[in-house]
Amino acid sequence: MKLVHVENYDEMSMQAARTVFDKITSSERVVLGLATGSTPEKMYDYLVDMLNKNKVDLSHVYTVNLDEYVGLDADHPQSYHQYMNRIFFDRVDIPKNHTFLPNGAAENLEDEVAEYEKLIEELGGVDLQILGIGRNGHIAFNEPGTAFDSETHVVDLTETTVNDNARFFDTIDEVPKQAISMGLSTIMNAKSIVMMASGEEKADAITAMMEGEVDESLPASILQRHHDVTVIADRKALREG
Ligand SMILES: O=P(O)(O)OC[C@H]1O[C@](O)(CO)[C@@H](O)[C@@H]1O
Repeated sequence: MKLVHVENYDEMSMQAARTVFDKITSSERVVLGLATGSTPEKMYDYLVDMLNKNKVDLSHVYTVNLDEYVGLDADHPQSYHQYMNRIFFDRVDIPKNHTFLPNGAAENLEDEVAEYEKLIEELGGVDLQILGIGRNGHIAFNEPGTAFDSETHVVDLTETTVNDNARFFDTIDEVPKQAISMGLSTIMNAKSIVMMASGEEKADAITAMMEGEVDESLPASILQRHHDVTVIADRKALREG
């Protein structure tokens, strides 16, 4: 794993945006794997600015998101569909039919996860995957104990994750208890991966991911087996004071 040390959240966001921008502008066709959560918010702001200022044509860009809550339809304000529209898709000119997220409101979830996995394959796989990390070492919604060979699947969220996500909902009862998530093998199939981490609450997970054993109890540790992972982490996430 390549580690890029940055000062703070702002610098992490700028560096990650620059990496995505470079990938978009140097490719004839590109499939981006996109993440939600608090971590990438400012990265999207920088990326939107860079793309718009440089009037970059985005007709060659395709996106697939990591996950979506089960039970929220695409226009629910807390759905990841809406997050992505608000933070990224509505602000740039990626063709709407090039952007994909799992359908958390699908009637048949088993069909939905299989179709999502197939869609990624049909797009030719992810060229650059953006990731954040949960305090318990989860990536996407792959909680501790998820099989390393998992494909896109339905996940029961842990109490930690439900509590972490409660800040986005009015009451804890409204927080979905399940999600559809790309699996760990789906993520590992990406050609390159950029992981972002900011803040001391991520420090234990980042240390274990980079230095600990590769074990299903810490899903992100699988990234040690990927040949092209860049971790962009700030001083607090690296416990550098
Ligand atoms: O970036 P945050 O909000 O700290 O979340 C960390 C991780 O948790 C998730 O939001 C899922 O709970 C991931 O998508 C994200 O990478």
